[in-house]
Amino acid sequence: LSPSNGTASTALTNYLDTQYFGEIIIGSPAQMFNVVFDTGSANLWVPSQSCSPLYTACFTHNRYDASKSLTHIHNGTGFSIQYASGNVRGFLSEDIVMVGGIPVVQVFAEATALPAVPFIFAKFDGVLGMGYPDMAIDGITPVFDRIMSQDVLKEHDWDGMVDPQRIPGGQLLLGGTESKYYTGTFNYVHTKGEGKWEVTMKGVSVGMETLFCTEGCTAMIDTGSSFITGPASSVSVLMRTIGAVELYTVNCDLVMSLPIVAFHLGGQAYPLTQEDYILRQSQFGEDICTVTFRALDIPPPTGPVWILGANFIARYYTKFDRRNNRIGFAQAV
Ligand SMILES: CC(C)(C)OC(=O)N[C@@H]1CNC[C@H](C(=O)N(Cc2cccc(Cl)c2Cl)C2CC2)C1
Repeated sequence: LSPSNGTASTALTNYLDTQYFGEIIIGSPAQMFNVVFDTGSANLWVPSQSCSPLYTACFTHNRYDASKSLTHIHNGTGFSIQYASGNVRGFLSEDIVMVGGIPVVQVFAEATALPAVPFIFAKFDGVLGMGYPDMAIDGITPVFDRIMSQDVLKEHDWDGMVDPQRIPGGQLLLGGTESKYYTGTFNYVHTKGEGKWEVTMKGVSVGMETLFCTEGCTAMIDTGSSFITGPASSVSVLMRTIGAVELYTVNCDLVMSLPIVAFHLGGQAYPLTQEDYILRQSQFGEDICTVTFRALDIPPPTGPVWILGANFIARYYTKFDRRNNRIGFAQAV
């Protein structure tokens, strides 16, 4: 935290272009955790020392040890977060949490049951939800709300930058803007006003044609998702149009001929070129090209919804503005 200009930043590490996480500190003396700063949720949880090592995902990650923290405050209320792929269970604790050097007294969850799938694939230890308070389970005040109420930030917003080609792979900037990571001006889109980082999308075009979301639809800007997801009916047509016939892979020789896919938000088109939406990985010496769009049907009332994840934010520097309830996009450098 540099009090002079009221901003605080955390470098984000890029893991396989699918996970971007930064360090936070919990407790005194400091216990370090790598967390995903996730705009799609609003709670902080980390693995607990009291998570049985039989849970492989606990065994392989940093665990919070309340007995070793002088500033630990007992709570003990039960906690459970239902992810699509399994749920994380545990109990609440309170301690000093440092984000970008800003200390807050924070209620968070210690996970004592962590499903192997998907968390053995996680390089991060836990999740720090950057969503609105309305999304917070157990009505816990989220970290960023605690930081805003301290009045240490110049602006009540933060920027997320993701860049697979850069070291560090990204940056979370609280209360300010880092002009070296973007060019041009911000285009702003107001959130839908339901306490989520969601906006109205005007359409999804492939090449010159708007093929999906033609009547308008909802898009969630989700820093905690690796890819872009959409309703299965639309994504299956999108895959066929791109020629990703099986398992989201395309022939790497054809990548150059793939169409531009654009997302229309707030009167502005946000195109992704094939370089932006194809993940090129070499496996056993040969190139595998996977398309980073995924079909995901989220049931009402949350869905149907498109989710614009990390690979969208890699292309468009994103500002989450809590004061004005809007999201700003600028061309990433
Ligand atoms: C309804 C509610 C539970 C609040 O919804 C959410 O929390 N919704 C979250 C929205 N953002 C993405 C979150 C997610 O999918 N993961 C799992 C994940 C993502 C990328 C890579 C890996 Cl390895 C993993 Cl494990 C969390 C760790 C970020 C779910």
